[in-house]
Amino acid sequence: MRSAFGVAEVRAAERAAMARGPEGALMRRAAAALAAECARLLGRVYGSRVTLLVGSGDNGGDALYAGARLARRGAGVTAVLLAPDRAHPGGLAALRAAGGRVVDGVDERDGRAEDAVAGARLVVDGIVGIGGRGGLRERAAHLVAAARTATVVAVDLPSGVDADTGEVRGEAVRADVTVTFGAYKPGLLVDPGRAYAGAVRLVDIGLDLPPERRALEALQYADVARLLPVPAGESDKYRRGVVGVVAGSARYPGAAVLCVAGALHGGAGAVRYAGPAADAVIARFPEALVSAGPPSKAGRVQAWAVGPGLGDDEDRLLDVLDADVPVLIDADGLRLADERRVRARRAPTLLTPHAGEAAALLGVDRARVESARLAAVRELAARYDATVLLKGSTTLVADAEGPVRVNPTGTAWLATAGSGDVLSGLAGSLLAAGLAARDAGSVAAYLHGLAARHAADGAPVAAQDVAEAVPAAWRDVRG
Ligand SMILES: NC(=O)C1=CN([C@@H]2O[C@H](COP(=O)(O)OP(=O)(O)OC[C@H]3O[C@@H](n4cnc5c(N)ncnc54)[C@H](O)[C@@H]3O)[C@@H](O)[C@H]2O)[C@@H](O)CC1
Ligand SMILES: [K+]
Repeated sequence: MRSAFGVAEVRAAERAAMARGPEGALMRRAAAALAAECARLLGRVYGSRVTLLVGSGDNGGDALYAGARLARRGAGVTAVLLAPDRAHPGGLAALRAAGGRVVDGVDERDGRAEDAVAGARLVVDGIVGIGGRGGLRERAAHLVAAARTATVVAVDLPSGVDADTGEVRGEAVRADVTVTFGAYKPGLLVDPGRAYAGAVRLVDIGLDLPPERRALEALQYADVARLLPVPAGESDKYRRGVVGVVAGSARYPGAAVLCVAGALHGGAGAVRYAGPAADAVIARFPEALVSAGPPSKAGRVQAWAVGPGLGDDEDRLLDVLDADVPVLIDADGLRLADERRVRARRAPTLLTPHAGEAAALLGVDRARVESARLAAVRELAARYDATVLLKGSTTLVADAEGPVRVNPTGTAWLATAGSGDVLSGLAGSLLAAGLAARDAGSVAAYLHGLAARHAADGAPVAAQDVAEAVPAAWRDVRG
């Protein structure tokens, strides 16, 4: 499991570490690792032009000390000070002693700051770190834009990205690599921030962060392998779990077919379909058990997936919500599901909105959800007292309490019609196989992302291709 910690936790761990160790030890470790990463990116340090963008805090201090190390190895290092009176004094002295140059970044008259950025092979963003508030200020944004061809390395996190949420208010640095200290910060793993961070390198600087204080977590291969339902020797199809699918309508029979396609690959022993697209489903999947009547009369299931292409069929939805088994609600089902009704359920509920659906449920516009995904998923989970999977780039899964999960396998290829229907079937199947809602949602998202990569392999994919590639994703994970 990869964990990310909020700023308050990092600061507390920093205080504890500082009380233990000699003064300046943390910054020395941070700067050494930062300089090593810069050297790796440069290949040949001697004679390379490196420009540091330095703000008023310790983030700038890290950049200055790292710059001093590079200067000692023969790099031509220039520090551009964005707050000339408040730059880290120790860092400045170290850079000067190593032969580095310092220019005033606020003074716009002679263009020296612009030249230093434009002529650099490597630009180090030490403008702000976890102490940053809001987006880049105008002068900083202007200088960052001058770095057209340089490799950009962000110190701790790209300046302008909110460390706790990944929100970007205004401009932010677009880094090729982010060297982050002590712990991943949520903003490095959740979009839009994640997209600004480039490749993230975590450096251990000796902070002690208790795992139970994590704000965010991302499943890794080994976690998914552990969670995948594997049939025991004595299992039969009923013990493996039966997933019920309530999806599709006369107008949208395809949603039923795609949802069943996903469900067939999630590990449940059987898929039961109940709805008006029964003929279309059985024609495509003879292994599905189909009926056209109400879900409650369809036979026993261990979990339901309801909603894709459902249209306005509220009766079927209510019938499913009454069941005392886990229920996944997606698409039209989300529009029809009453908040109180969902809260009153005793068995687990998993809601799987995309940003547009989440926005409609929250009564805000879509852009608001896209820009503040963590806040949106947490709020929905609290309102519905349910597990919520917010689809999109960096899919999130939240319970009403506890750390949020972020999916690391997403790919833009998944932005294709019907791919959400496949995800619903897949997650419903994992629920039926006995996974908790949070695990079912996050394992489904993980497999779905891997499947899309398999299916796409550099070319556009259709939702059906994604469903068919799910077994390959299982094999990847199980090694
Ligand atoms: N927390 C830790 O354990 C460690 C932190 N270190 C570094 O220290 C950083 C945190 O240092 P600080 O607390 O000094 O904070 P920062 O250096 O992140 O920035 C705070 C300063 O920036 C100004 N500021 C805030 N928002 C701004 C904006 N949008 N534009 C321009 N200026 C803005 C503030 O007025 C304040 O002076 C970390 O990100 C990391 O780089 C490392 O040295 C090693 C250890
Ligand atoms: K930074």
